[in-house]
Amino acid sequence: MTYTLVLLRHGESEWNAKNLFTGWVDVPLSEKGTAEAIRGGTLLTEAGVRPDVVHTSLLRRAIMTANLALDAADLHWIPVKRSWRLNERHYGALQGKDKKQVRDEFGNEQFMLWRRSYDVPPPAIALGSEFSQDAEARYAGEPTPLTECLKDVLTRALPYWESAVVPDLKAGKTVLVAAHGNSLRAIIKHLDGIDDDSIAGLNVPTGIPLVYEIDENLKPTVPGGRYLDADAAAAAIAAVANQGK
Ligand SMILES: O=C(O)[C@@H](CO)OP(=O)(O)O
Repeated sequence: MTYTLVLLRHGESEWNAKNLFTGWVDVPLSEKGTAEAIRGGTLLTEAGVRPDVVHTSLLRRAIMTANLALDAADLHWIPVKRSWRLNERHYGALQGKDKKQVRDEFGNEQFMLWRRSYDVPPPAIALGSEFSQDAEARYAGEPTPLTECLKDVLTRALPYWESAVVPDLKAGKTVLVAAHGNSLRAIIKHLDGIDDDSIAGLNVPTGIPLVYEIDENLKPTVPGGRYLDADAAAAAIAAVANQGK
């Protein structure tokens, strides 16, 4: 018995296109990102992968990607569950800043520590500042972070994984998780048992479904899963890794 899990990073956002740190800022998909999301749905259909349920973050780039992909797959009607726990990593005071400028100002080592280290968060964002989410209604009653490292993301994503995603998998459902580069990196780290140092080298491309077959012990039968368009994924992964250069 295996379970099927599909991880889908949102299509390119307007801020991805401008090379800005985004985090919890709720930016829309770019035109290219919209096309990527639709193609993601077509790839699912072509591969015969039919999600029964979708989980998304509370950010429109993931929500719209799920809607567009599922519509393209004629599965726009499946149940949806949403949680802030699937949100992108909160990028703290870097939210809204140009990646290249940050790299030039602080140097590549500090830039990469903030961007890809497991446990070094960027400086906290100021409460009430332009790109802070501390006053947003959608997070009322939740502990809104002021910055996060990947470890923090894993700590807040895991309870949702265990309480919402795993029960759907164990019920035999094909589960689609439409989320973000870093919330998906956290889930992949957990699933594939990637160590704290090696996770720095893992990047997730926009809009290309990553399919995992998972055994009863929730271990992937093929480590790393398989991208439905492996060639496009390889090129897009390199582009994400090189952002800021
Ligand atoms: O800005 C962000 O929120 C993320 C994802 O786009 O960027 P990075 O890949 O640099 O972690």
